[in-house]
Amino acid sequence: MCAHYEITLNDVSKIFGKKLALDKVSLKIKKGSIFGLIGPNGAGKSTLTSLLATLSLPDEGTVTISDLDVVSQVKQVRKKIGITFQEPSIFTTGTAWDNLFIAGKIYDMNISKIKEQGEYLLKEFNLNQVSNDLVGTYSGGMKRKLDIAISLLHKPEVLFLDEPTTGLDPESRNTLWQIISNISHREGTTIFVTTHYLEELNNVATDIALINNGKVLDVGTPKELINKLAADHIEIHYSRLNSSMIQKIDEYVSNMIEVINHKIKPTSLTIISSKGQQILSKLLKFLIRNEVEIEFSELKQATLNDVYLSNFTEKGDK
Ligand SMILES: Nc1ncnc2c1ncn2[C@@H]1O[C@H](COP(=O)(O)OP(=O)(O)OP(=O)(O)O)[C@@H](O)[C@H]1O
Repeated sequence: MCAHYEITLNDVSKIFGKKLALDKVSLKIKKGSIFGLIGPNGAGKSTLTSLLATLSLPDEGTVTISDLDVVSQVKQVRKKIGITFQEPSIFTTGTAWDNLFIAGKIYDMNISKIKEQGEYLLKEFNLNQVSNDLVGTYSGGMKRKLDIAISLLHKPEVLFLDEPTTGLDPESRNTLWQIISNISHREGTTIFVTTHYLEELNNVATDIALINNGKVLDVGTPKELINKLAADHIEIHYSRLNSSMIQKIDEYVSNMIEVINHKIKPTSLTIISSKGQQILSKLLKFLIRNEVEIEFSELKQATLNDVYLSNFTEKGDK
């Protein structure tokens, strides 16, 4: 138990018939963090999310949220969490306020608390101007915002978001993430999110876990995972070299410990390295010293997409 962590999982397993959907998963999720879970279809994301959200039980291991056991203290845990599923769970024949009042009653909140928190959230999610319009007239983005606002009505300590931006245009996705991270920072809400839009996580996530076949493969900040699990690509083109210069460059590059792989041709050099920027500047200096006429150089820095591709595609080279 530690005040620093909002969610802890110790050796958690979940079995469906013969399928081991979660295999001894251990994780610690910091209070106030935005924690992303990524992995391919069937990896175990929904299974893990539903255990945390108290919608199913672990077969082995323990899970705590805010130091409460999700199995033996389920009622207390439910007061501390909010959930937004991929499909909006709002009713469209009422207004935003109708939806908020119904949710408030379910959360056992009194009218003044519903009004106070409802006004705050409608403003945060830019829905205050349309709060008395029928939700059926809202765009997909507005419905999603309302759905998330409702999940935050009872001020949960943890918000679970399952693919929150699916089907939204890039601008709506950005706006939504901005609002969610503002609320998380201001209120200290821990956000647990699954998404297939990895670049969004790059901008907002504090930590990310990679999951596949029910096992957590790695956990770290987006930057840590990129540095550890993906590589930068460097491409340099120059005027045609003679064979002795090719050999000289080849030897120099072979001795650079940060280089994972390289390919040299008479007019170009490609390098794969975890430290692209560093390698590129060293190399350019070396080439200039050796009077190589450089035509152009390009550095493609690794992203979370590369982390995904190198860990979850068959050959890692797609
Ligand atoms: N109720 C169930 N009964 C049997 N098998 C299940 C059940 N729920 C999940 N599984 C299996 O457990 C594994 C993990 O499924 P899960 O839905 O957690 O994956 P996921 O990462 O959420 O996938 P997706 O990205 O497609 O939603 C899969 O092999 C799935 O077929």
